Amino acid sequence: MKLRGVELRRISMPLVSPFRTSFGTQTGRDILILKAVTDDAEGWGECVAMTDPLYSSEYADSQADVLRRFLLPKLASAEGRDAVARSGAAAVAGLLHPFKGHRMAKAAVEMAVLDAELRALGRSFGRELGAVADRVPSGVSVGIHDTVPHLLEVVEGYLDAGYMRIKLKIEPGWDLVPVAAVRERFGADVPLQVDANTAYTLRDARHLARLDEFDLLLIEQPLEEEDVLGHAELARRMATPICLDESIVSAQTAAAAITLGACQIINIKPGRVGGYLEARKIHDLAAAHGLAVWCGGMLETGIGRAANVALAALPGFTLPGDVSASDRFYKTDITEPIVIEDGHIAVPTGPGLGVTPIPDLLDAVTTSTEWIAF
Ligand SMILES: CC(=O)N[C@@H](Cc1ccc2ccccc2c1)C(=O)O
Ligand SMILES: [Mg+2]
Repeated sequence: MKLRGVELRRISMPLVSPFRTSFGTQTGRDILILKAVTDDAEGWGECVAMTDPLYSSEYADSQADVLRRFLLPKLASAEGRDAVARSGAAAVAGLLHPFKGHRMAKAAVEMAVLDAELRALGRSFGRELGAVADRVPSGVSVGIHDTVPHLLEVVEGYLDAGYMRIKLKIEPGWDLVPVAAVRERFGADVPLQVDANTAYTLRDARHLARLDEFDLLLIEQPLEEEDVLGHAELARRMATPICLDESIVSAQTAAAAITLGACQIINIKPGRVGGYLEARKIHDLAAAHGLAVWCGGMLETGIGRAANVALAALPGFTLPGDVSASDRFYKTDITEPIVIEDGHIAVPTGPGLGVTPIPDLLDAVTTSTEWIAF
């Protein structure tokens, strides 16, 4: 496969409603979209970095910069062109390994190269990754709200839309009360979990253990990203399974966290771990240890969303993911909208991602484009 160049495009999309988490409130999404142009096909990649480094150290401008100055020139080099010609997307992670971190940028470019390669082969992401289902159950992530009644209204709307699992964002001062209210209103059978996005410390262990009475599926990333030992200690002090998100940045860190007892479940996000191929490795590792995994979300457009749905169809993804329909976050997506039907989302079957940006819709949200020729 001969890479001719990559287009870097920034798009700006308003959210249908403010999305508040323990690290801030988002009202819009500023997204870096990549288009890899090869002799045989074009491939699309989505960088999940936020505008500000509040979820991880990456932020959109930093990922555009590291792509422009380091990652793309490496792929454009004689070594890079030769390796990609020989091995396609499988060569990308190894070529980029010398550059530390910036996994969201690496994930985006590997995804674009993989999409081009698969479109040329007429093979879907699902088939390539090992999907075993043609639809996946969809969960939904619910932000922090200003009042409990408002939260309950929003949760009711998602349950009516058919979502199979509710995830509540929590932070100190907004945890036991909203969880109790949702249980009280919607009953004990609704699959329910919480996500703290690192907002607590081990000093909150006794308080967090009070969540055990609500029979939650899991508590996601209660402590800060690097506090692996803290999560292992917390796991010994509460019954609710610990799920890690921000802490798991590779198969290697997943192996360490599992062995240390820091997590019993993993939220897999391809952008966070450096790509869909690394994501599959983490899936395989977790399965070998008997751990359930599920697919997390980063408010992706239909491009990243389609790829995530394909990943979520792998056998070890036994818990509903934050895959959600396009309209959970966006009034208008840049692709055909991803929709929820009977609580599930269909795995795209077309070549590559199986979805393609609609030019007029993409142009309407584009704030800049830049062509990097190889
Ligand atoms: C669906 C969900 O809860 N995602 C992240 C948090 C998150 C929240 C807000 C975001 C805004 C812009 C980009 C990424 C974002 C990720 C999580 O699981 O921890
Ligand atoms: Mg999370």
